[in-house]
Amino acid sequence: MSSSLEDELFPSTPGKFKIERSHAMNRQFHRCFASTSTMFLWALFLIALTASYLSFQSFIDSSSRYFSASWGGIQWEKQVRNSAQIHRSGGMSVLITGAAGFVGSHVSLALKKRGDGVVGIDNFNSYYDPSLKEARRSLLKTHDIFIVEGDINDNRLLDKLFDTVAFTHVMHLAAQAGVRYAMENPHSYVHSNIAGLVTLLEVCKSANPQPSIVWASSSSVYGLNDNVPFSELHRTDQPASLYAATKKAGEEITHTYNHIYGLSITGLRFFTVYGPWGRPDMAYFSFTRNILQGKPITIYRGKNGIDLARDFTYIDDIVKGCLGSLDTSGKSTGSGGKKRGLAPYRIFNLGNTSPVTVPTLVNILERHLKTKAKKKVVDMPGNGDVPFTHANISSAGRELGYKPTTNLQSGLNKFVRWYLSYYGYNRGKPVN
Ligand SMILES: O=C(O)[C@H]1O[C@H](OP(=O)(O)OP(=O)(O)OC[C@H]2O[C@@H](n3ccc(=O)[nH]c3=O)[C@H](O)[C@@H]2O)[C@H](O)[C@@H](O)[C@H]1O
Repeated sequence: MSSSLEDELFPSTPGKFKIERSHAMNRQFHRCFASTSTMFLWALFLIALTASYLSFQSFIDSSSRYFSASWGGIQWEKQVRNSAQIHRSGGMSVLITGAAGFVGSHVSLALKKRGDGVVGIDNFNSYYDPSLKEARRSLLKTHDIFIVEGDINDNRLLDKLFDTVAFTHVMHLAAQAGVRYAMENPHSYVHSNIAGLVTLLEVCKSANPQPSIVWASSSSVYGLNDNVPFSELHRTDQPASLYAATKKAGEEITHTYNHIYGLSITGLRFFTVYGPWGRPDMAYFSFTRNILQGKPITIYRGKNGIDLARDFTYIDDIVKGCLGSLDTSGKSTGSGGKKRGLAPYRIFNLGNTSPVTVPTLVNILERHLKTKAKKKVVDMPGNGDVPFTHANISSAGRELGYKPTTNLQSGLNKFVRWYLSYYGYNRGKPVN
């Protein structure tokens, strides 16, 4: 032991130093030995404690990762299979993208009610109030429809869904909607309407068996076409908005998958769909909200003071067109990514065939709401809008048995009744 260490361990005690020092050394030695072994045991104990804490922590982490993942696992697969179960002879199992959306939730319910199997997928994005999407999800849940939370750009999720269920059909309604929002967030249109579509088609073409695909195009593809009513044979190469351009691109993209891989494709050009559980970003919905709240509404007016007009189409009519399309879609011919023969490629207008001007839409709302709107009329900004839409639906009538039956007056009446009950209005005043 060096003196300095000795001095540290045995501080000098004047007068008794020598005798006491050897006793003291013995005692200290034992004490030191005892405390070293105790320390060693403590160290061992602490190491063991730390190791078990760390392994417990990693168990918690991995389990919470497992449990917080929005898809996957035995329970999840069971929910998917149950939801996809067919309850009628000759029924179909349909994967519905955008199932928590306006059209998606209505089509899901209609298919389920007639005994088809339905599995939804939706990314629940916040383009508009996600609580409305959640409410639609709850409604579908009461009818045993399961919506998988995920994005159509996630090919692993899509593969997993097709591994779990041999879907006979895909109803592809997930999209970035809205004509004017494309100027604010152009990339979201490319992400959902182009990249997402291609991801979905890639998975469908490789599936065995391949599903038949029905998907939502848009009346906006007619763009600057002024040949009325709009027929599927008219030109669609002059889109007025990026939204329209991505929907038109979708029509071309689906054509290539039909041509190369034998996927059965039906594209539906929806004309300004409205109704209960609708989209809050659309004019009829936001006008209703503002009128009830006493806020002004902005009415766009076309060139030379001409009123804008839309071929507003009620949701129940659109749902019938969607089901008619699924029922008549014909089979995809390919398997495992190889085409085995020609498959149907179809495009239909789904409109109402009776355009109504925006000021007339506002008048109808005022009557149903028993409240006058504070109107601000402005010239239509150059934001992608087209002056009017008007569908020729003879092709859908012939091939799908499509025959719209709801005019704007009665359709808006149903919408307003839903709106007042959903948002808890009592004589024009919100009750919650
Ligand atoms: O058929 C479609 O494929 C598209 O239909 C729908 O687009 P649009 O026909 O533009 O519907 P919507 O926004 O309700 O505007 C209606 C009218 O109100 C006018 N409008 C609008 C807002 C406003 O503040 N003021 C106004 O005058 C406006 O100028 C227009 O004249 C879907 O949103 C779209 O996703 C797509 O599906």
